Amino acid sequence: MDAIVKNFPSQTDVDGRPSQKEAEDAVRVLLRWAGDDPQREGLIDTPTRVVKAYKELFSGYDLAAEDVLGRTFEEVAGFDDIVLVKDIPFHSHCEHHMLPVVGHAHVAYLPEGRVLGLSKIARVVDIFGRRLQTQETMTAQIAGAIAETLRPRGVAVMIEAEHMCMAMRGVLKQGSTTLTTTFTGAFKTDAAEQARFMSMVRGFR
Ligand SMILES: Nc1nc2c(ncn2[C@@H]2O[C@H](COP(=O)(O)OP(=O)(O)OP(=O)(O)O)[C@@H](O)[C@H]2O)c(=O)[nH]1
Ligand SMILES: [Zn+2]
Repeated sequence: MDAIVKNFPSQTDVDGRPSQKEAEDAVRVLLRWAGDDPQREGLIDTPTRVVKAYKELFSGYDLAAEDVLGRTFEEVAGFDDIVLVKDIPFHSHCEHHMLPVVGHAHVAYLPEGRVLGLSKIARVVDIFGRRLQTQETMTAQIAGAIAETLRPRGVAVMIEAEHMCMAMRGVLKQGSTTLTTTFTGAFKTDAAEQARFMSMVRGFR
């Protein structure tokens, strides 16, 4: 439970989450509101499936990035240059419409003695992705979690994503991409390091 409180200062920790039955009832209300009959054969199991899917899609609320980032390695022969994991695919949901956000994250850091297991970087992207988000918040959260736990010389995060709330409804702009970046440490203060990150992300496609 500690892990949740650290990364998710939410009402649910205070008030307790609704039960599975309450969540399924809420889906039945939405089905009726949309104009369908939750009792018809094709929809009878849908509330259970939706709640199960939500459990998976929003599983990031029950995980703490610092638990994942705690495992580091020091034996890297003095390696202290950029480590970049790029094109990490992710799915999230925008906090305004609860519609999917689909994209890729590029995450780099400049080690200071210690390095992370590469898979842990992708795990952190998933932890923050599997919550209701804005792209800006998610970008800053990934950078902040790595900066605080690993204390490297710098962190750079770029996210490129398409927001279904802009594609499937509202302004209806399919295919538009939103880019966000967060830089800390040397990536923020040193234009050359920032440029190197950009060219590594863009350069070898
Ligand atoms: N900055 C930011 N905005 C987002 C993100 N995801 C969705 N939005 C925007 O959130 C805004 C919400 O605007 P509102 O006017 O309150 O809601 P709306 O009437 O549904 O807006 P429209 O999408 O323009 O129809 C919209 O402009 C969305 O495009 C995000 O990750 N970051
Ligand atoms: Zn939205």
